[in-house]
Order: sequence, then structure tokens, then C-alpha cells
Amino acid sequence: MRMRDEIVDYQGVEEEEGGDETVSFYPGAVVVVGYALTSKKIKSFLQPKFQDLARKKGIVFVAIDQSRPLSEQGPFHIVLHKLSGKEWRKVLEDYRQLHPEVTVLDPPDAIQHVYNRQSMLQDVADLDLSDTYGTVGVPRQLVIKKDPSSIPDAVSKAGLKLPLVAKPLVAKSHELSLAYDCYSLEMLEPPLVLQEFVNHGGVLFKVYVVGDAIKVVRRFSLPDVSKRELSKSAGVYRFPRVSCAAASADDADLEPCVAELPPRPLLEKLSRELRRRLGLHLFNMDIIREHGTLDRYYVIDINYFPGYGKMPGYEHIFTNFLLSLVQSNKYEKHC
Ligand SMILES: O=P(O)(O)O[C@@H]1[C@@H](OP(=O)(O)O)[C@H](OP(=O)(O)O)[C@H](O)[C@H](OP(=O)(O)O)[C@H]1OP(=O)(O)O
Ligand SMILES: Nc1ncnc2c1ncn2[C@@H]1O[C@H](COP(=O)(O)OP(=O)(O)O)[C@@H](O)[C@H]1O
Ligand SMILES: [Mg+2]
Ligand SMILES: [Mg+2]
Repeated sequence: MRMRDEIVDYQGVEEEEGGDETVSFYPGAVVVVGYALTSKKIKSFLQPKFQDLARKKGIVFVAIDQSRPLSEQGPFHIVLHKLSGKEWRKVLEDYRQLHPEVTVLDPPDAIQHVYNRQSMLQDVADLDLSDTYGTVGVPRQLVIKKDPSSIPDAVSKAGLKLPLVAKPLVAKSHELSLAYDCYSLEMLEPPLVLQEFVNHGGVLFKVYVVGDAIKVVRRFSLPDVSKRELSKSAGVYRFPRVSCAAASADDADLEPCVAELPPRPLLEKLSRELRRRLGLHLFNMDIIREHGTLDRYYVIDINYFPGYGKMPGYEHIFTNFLLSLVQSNKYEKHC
């Protein structure tokens, strides 16, 4: 792939005269991003305000036509995608082999790893982060692959404490339940993950990662379950999407010990390590702090390419990230 030489002078981007040949067929563009996203995602992510800012910075977004070979499209500096299916993964893998100069956000294998609720948290568990700012782990959990009748025995052997959150193994499915006794879990359909419920004051922290930038917001979550409530309750209760964007808790009047954000150095260290271990640039994490502690944190969920459109200031963070990716690629090529 060879692109037409052209020198463009755009705000925040320095083009070295004669030093770069990766300028595209899109007039004036410094960075060409091919995207393959669902229409829902296009609406929430590619908002007009974001596209305007991007254009001013020399970034253009070009829709990928899935009915045509990817290599015949572009040329792109970056391919941004969130589509599912084996065929699409194969298209991307072949393209990555053929075009190592293009940054594919993110590699299909790395995405698959976080689409499984068992493997998704494995890297956090292996990391077992502990420093002066606190500890970060994952709630104890058990995977049930088939036979639901084996659940009560498996739960007692593993020594898991009730209540338990039952989550479909496939992370794209959001049909979650809270179980107050393990016999009722026999009613659920494996494959699933059973995770100890951790009281956290009803608020969680959503930590958005965009390359090396992070942004934290508060969202409402499931309320604490008291010992008294647990002793009086039985059964399995389906719960809806409790921590969706509409459940922002940033402006709520919260107890200070619940509202206080996790220390930034801890989040930076965690995000940096996970980015490296997961091989992803774009994800968010749901983090809770055990109620009654000041510094015991748990990661309960990791989402690939989440709803960045709801992240405050995403327009600037994202455009800077795309520019820095292309700049660092150039730098690597020249060194
Ligand atoms: O489309 P959006 O902007 O509502 O984003 C969804 C996110 O919603 P939110 O940011 O909470 O409002 C949503 O975020 P949460 O799970 O609520 O953290 C998911 O990331 C969802 O992706 P998937 O279905 O898990 O692959 C995201 O859905 P898709 O990326 O599949 O569209
Ligand atoms: N181990 C847990 N302890 C306490 N609350 C939890 C736990 N796991 C999940 N939740 C609650 O359930 C919600 C959904 O769970 P999550 O794992 O984030 O699934 P999803 O991928 O559907 O967002 C969380 O936002 C949180 O409110
Ligand atoms: Mg979640
Ligand atoms: Mg999730």
C-alpha cells in the first residue's frame, strides 16, 4: 500500500516535510480511520460534535463496506471495529497479516478473551495488585459449564458465600440474577459464572480506558444485602441493567465513604497493566469498593469498546488518542 505524498498542516499535528509517505487519498486528512460498527454504535459514538472536532484535527472516519474486500478499501491508518462473528474475525486477522502498518483497534483474539466472563477477569486475578493505595482483586467465582443439578455441590465444595451473582459466561449477554440460596440456582441455564456478591454501598466506578488516558464516573449499582435480609430470603431474582448510563451517580448526594473515587495512581497502575496483559487499547472496567473498607477494590466486569459517547470529554480524549497512535507509529518506523 503506497499513498500519495502531500503535506498537510493541521492543528496539533506536525508533518515532517518529505519524512512521511502515509498521507491518504482523503484530501487534507492526517489520519484515516476505517470503521466497522453497528448502527447503534455509530449513533452513540460517531456523534456530529465528535466528527466535527476530529475533522478539525485532520481525522476522517470512513465506513468500511463489509461486502467488499478490506484490502481494496482505504488506505487506512487505523481500523476501528466492534462487530461479532467468526467470518469478520477472519477478515480482520488476514488484513492484519497483510497490512502490519495499519493499527487494528483492537486485535480480534484479545477481544474474544474479554467476551468470556471467566477469562475476562483472569488477568486481574493474576495481577493481584496491592500497593500503598489499596488492593485490587476479583470476587471469588466458579464456572458452571453444563449440568445445573451439580451447582449446590459445586458451590459448597468451592466454599462460595451467598448471595451469589449468576452471570452468563458469554459477556455479551446481560441476563443476570442474584441468588439467595444455591438450590434455586439449579433453575438457571449454564454455561454461567457464579460470583460472590460484594457489598459496596450501591455505587460502582466505571473506569474508561482509551490508550493511556483514563476517566472515572460513578454509576448506581445493586444495593447492599444485609445478613438479616439474606437469612430471610430465598430464590433467584433476575435483575435488569442496573448500572447503565441512565444510572449516573455523579451528581447524587452520597455518603462520602461511598462517593470517594478510587485513588488515581491505583487506577493508572491497574489500567496500564491490564492494557498490556489484555493487549487492548479500548475498554472499561466496573470496579467496586467493599463497603466498610477504605481500600479494598474488586473488578467485576470488563467491557470492550464500551459506550464512549457517554464518557465526559470523550471527543478530545478520543481524537488525541487517534493522533497519538499514528504519531507513535511514525516514530517507530523512523527509529
Ligand atoms: O451502545 P452503547 O453506547 O449503549 O454502549 C453499550 C454500553 O452501554 P453504556 O455505556 O453503559 O450506556 C455497555 O456498557 P456497560 O455494560 O453498561 O458498562 C456495554 O459496553 C455494551 O456493550 P456489550 O453489549 O457489552 O458489548 C455497549 O453496547 P454496544 O457497544 O454493543 O452498542
Ligand atoms: N460481584 C458482584 N458484587 C456486587 N454487585 C455486582 C457483582 N457483580 C455484578 N454486580 C452488579 O451487577 C451489575 C451487572 O454486572 P456486570 O458483571 O457488570 O455485568 P454486565 O456485563 O451486564 O454489565 C453491576 O453493574 C453491579 O451493579
Ligand atoms: Mg457491567
Ligand atoms: Mg459487561
